[in-house]
Amino acid sequence: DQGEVSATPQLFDVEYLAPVQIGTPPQTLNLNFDTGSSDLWVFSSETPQQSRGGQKIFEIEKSSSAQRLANNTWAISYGDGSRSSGNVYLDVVSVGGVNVFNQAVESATSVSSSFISDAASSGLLGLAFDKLNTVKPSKQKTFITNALESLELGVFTANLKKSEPGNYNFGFIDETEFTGPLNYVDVDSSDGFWAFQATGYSVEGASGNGTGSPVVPIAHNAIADTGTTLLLLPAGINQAYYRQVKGAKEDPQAGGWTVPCKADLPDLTLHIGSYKAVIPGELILFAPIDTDDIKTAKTCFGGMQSSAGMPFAIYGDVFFKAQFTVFDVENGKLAFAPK
Ligand SMILES: O=C([C@@H]1CCCNC1)N1CCCCC1
Repeated sequence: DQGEVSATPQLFDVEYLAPVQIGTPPQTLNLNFDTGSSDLWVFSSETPQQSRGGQKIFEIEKSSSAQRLANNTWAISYGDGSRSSGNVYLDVVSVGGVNVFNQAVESATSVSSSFISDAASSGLLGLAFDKLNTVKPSKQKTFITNALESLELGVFTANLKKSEPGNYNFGFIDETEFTGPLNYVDVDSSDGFWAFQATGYSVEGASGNGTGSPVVPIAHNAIADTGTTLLLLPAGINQAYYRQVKGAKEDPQAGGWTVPCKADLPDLTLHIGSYKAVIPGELILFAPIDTDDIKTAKTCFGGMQSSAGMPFAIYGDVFFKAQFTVFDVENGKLAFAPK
């Protein structure tokens, strides 16, 4: 079995939503596929009206195959301070034609404000490791764990794009979505994340010789997290990069590094083992912060920010827009390639 779904960016690529079919007859909800968490939760008929902001909901009573997982609840809180919680059902879930029967579908009876105000997202589909699932007393498995035995290849891939739909594939690797060989790296899933070791970075043009700065070995632990918008890296990498950009500044008022929207940003190369992951400078230009119009805006928020205070760096959507990524569940590996 194998499947492909579109990954559609919301305004300023702040998140990517993919269609998921839940229940009988199928109800299609657009969910945020999150390799940084392991709960599949949805706005539902159990979500109080006051906590809905226009999202499409999963109407539990209209699914003939929904079964309450009695005496089980869930509650999750994300690193950005958002949180949700509720009851648990088992139902059929399909992604791009890949079907899982008896998938835990976590129904929200409470959601925090940032979820309420995000009208486009009906919830999250977690793709990290099962140990992070929050259902109690019986921890539940993710969609990918449940789908694994039916997949041709035990993998899923992320191919996100700047300001246009990309895709997630399940069960196969589409060689037309990347160039060159795949570069495999070891994963440490002991904390439940797609964690790996990055060995350093270099900034194009940093030393003015055009061939890019020497590799600066700021080795760091990192996780691959499609549910995080930006690229969160050690403070030293941020300083070395943004010091090359005229007008860049770390502005606590703005919440981090800002750059002039017209800046010509250098490429950032992240060294992962022997692999050089190039992040084109234009991806490090993120949303305007002084107006909603990137054409007239003067100041833009940087697409790379500091991971200071976090247990690891977070390779979020800015990274996945530059690098085709294989999440090899079968072998517990990640693989990257340019595209
Ligand atoms: O909650 C999160 C992210 C938030 C955005 C969506 N992905 C999960 N964390 C990042 C990974 C370490 C734990 C905190």
